[in-house]
Amino acid sequence: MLPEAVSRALTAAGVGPGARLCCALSGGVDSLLLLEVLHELAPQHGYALQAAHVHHGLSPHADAWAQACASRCAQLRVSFSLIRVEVPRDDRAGLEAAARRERLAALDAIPCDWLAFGHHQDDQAETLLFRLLRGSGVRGAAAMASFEPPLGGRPGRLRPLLDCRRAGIEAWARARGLEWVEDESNADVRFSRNYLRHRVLPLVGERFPAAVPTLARAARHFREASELLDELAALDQAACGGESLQRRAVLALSDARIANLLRWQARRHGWRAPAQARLDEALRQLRVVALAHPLRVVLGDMALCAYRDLLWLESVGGDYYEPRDWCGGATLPWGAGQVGFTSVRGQGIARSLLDEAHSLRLAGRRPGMRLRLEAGRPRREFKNLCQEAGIPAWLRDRLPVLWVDEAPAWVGGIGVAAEFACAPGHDGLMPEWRPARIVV
Ligand SMILES: Nc1ncnc2c1ncn2[C@@H]1O[C@H](COP(=O)(O)OP(=O)(O)OP(=O)(O)O)[C@@H](O)[C@H]1O
Repeated sequence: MLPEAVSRALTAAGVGPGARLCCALSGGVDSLLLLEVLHELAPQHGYALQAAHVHHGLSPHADAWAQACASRCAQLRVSFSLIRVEVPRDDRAGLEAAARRERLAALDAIPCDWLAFGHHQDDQAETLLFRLLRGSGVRGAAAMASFEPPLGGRPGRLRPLLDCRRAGIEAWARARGLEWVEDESNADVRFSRNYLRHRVLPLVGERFPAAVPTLARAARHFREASELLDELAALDQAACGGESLQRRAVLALSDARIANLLRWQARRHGWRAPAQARLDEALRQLRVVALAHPLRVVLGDMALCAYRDLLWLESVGGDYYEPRDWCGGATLPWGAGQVGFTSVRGQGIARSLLDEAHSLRLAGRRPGMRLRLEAGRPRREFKNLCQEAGIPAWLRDRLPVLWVDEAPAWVGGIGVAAEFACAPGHDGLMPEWRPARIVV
């Protein structure tokens, strides 16, 4: 029974008393029926229900859809929001994808804990088939999750009808006398999704009557496999030394595991997954160059970088290397990474000199910067020091420098200036540059 299925889905997601739940209403039968059931189940589960419709202004029927949503909410006394969005007509992603993107962004901004969508099992089967036909990997083949917990301030997503068939939803809606609006574009078989829905799946269903639930089951298997791959990536990252990876440890992994780890890291950074061919090429280069050789391979939005014993991903746009005052904290952000500061004895920068200084600032190099690494030796040009240290040109502008009263005391990847060096037995501070840091 449909309400029981929805109730089970809510319980599985952990939607409890006091939760703020917003039903994303398109005006179509799925989400209007979902609203009915959620409204019915609210006293039992104890959540506060609201609903929202996004008006894209694209269809001549857009006002009718908004009206259908508003009036049903008024009848049920469910609080309703109408959100208008501007969809750029010439978006590179295409009109449909741009509309979905704007819609989701608008819905994500609603102050609530959960957004509930009307996706059902037939949508799931179509999604899986569509993605497989586009060569998707395991992650894409996992299709839609029945719920995605709230993440980083964004509401969670619920799809309580994901185990229900479209026909069952329509029959239920008819039996209840519900009125809904048909989206005329859903019948247009020029769109691939509609082609699968109206032509392919009915044909497949003639020979395989359980095709839709079976495909949905396959999607669940893929989801499980994809979760295992994520777990493997997390384990591999930990075993390779954390977010900035130890190059030697990474190279001991198989190509498939490195690719899995890098894709997982890219996703956590919020970058698009790199194309397979580019990733293959990057891994090939990583394996052929000598272990200490610097490397930077661009992979779409990001670059795979290796320098000395570290390996990391960074955004190609270039992270913003903002100068910052150091006030004694354990870390300071630096581009996509950070600089850590550890108290030591007899090494690093002399603590007494830092305590006396008026200004301590982490910033980039300055033109004409010179550094003396050994006492009694002349100051050397930054470029020469970099060449000697094997620091490639692409990395030089990003090296963090700790400026003590306008003098360079430490340069990431190079070392501590002799005049700031800590004497044996004295308190010192050891800065450490960690090139990549993932903010989830
Ligand atoms: N204009 C809208 N305003 C609010 N919610 C919407 C709107 N359009 C769709 N939804 C929500 O999204 C669900 C899925 O609708 P639809 O399949 O049209 O969207 P989609 O995001 O294109 O889906 P898919 O990801 O399957 O392509 C609906 O049941 C509804 O909950």
